[in-house]
Amino acid sequence: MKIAILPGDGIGTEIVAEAVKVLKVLDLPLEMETALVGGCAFEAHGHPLPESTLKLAMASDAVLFGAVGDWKYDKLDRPLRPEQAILGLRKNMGLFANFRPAICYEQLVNASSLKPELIAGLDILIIRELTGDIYFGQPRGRRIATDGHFPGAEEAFDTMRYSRPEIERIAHVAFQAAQKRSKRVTSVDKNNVLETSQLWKDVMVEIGKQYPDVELDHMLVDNAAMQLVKAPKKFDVLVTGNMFGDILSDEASMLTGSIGMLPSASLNSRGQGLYEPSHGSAPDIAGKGIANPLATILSAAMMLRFSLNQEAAALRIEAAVKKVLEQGLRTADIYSEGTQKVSTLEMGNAVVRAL
Ligand SMILES: NC(=O)C1=CN([C@@H]2O[C@H](COP(=O)(O)OP(=O)(O)OC[C@H]3O[C@@H](n4cnc5c(N)ncnc54)[C@H](O)[C@@H]3O)[C@@H](O)[C@H]2O)C=CC1
Ligand SMILES: CC(C)CC(=O)C(=O)O
Ligand SMILES: [Mg+2]
Repeated sequence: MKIAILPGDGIGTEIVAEAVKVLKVLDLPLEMETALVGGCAFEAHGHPLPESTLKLAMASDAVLFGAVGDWKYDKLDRPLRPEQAILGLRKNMGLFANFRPAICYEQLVNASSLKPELIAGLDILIIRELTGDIYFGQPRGRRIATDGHFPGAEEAFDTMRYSRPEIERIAHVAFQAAQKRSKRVTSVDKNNVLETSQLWKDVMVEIGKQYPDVELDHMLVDNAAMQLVKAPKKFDVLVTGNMFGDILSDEASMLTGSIGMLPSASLNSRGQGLYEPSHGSAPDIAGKGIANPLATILSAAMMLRFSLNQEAAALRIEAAVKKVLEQGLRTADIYSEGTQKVSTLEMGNAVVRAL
């Protein structure tokens, strides 16, 4: 089983190191090869996603990814910015289905900024379409406006775009995921304003007819943002487009206690996957040894489950994470009074010991 290890920038290197440590003690025939991606790849090779890194990722059974980006690259031309590396990997590998499970571990109920009764027992699955929408739609750019409110002024534009087959395939993913859970899907869009969202909703309804055992409801994205903090447990599977899913999943991360707890799996139609925490490279805490590695460790568990067919090993990692939380060990982001604050490295070591 060949795994491409792409730590990236900022806390990416720190958290991936802990996940690799965890994978190594599992006693599985894993062949791991590391490569540069993001800002560090730009520094070394002049491109955030070097040909060799993309080749390695494409030839692997799975990719374990940290995060890319740093404010210092914000002035680079867009194609050279670190974030293009993760977008390029998603596009080139066809990783259209992004699973972001938001689970509130019992021990972290008090770590969230929300009231304990709102989040205790929370287990929702956000399914985000990952290769379409405004992040990839063409045309985009800057120009001088010839119409609109300010003709003659500089303007910028992006294109929000979804095709029927793109929506159909993510709909099937969502309904099939719901069949394995509580058989409820909430499709989130903005059909009261956007054409893409109207097509999204129409296709969800059509595909839903093929899954009569699954209950489908719809919610506008602004309301969904509100309901996620008002009554998050009313959701089970939430399916939405690329940009809405990006935003709502960061919001949902706080239901679990911290963004450092939210893993993700991005899958293509061949079962190949890229696994990464839902957060970014956190330049504000990079190099301090305080980042929470659990989202990345839990992403490694998802990798074993979804791409490498190692359910038992995935369950072992998830149980080990639960155990270290039971032991009262916390990185700074999930610390609360009466628990023991540990570093990134100590948290990784504790998971290894628990295994
Ligand atoms: N997939 C990727 O590689 C992603 C990259 N980014 C990039 O990351 C950079 C920083 O973006 P931000 O908006 O600050 O988002 P971010 O997710 O990196 O950080 C947001 C906040 O959460 C905290 N945080 C994030 N992960 C944490 C962890 N594991 N443990 C403890 N605290 C954690 C950070 O310290 C920060 O205060 C940007 O360059 C952005 O483009 C952002 C999101 C995803
Ligand atoms: C570069 C961004 C699209 C990454 C991000 O924010 C995400 O995937 O959550
Ligand atoms: Mg995001």
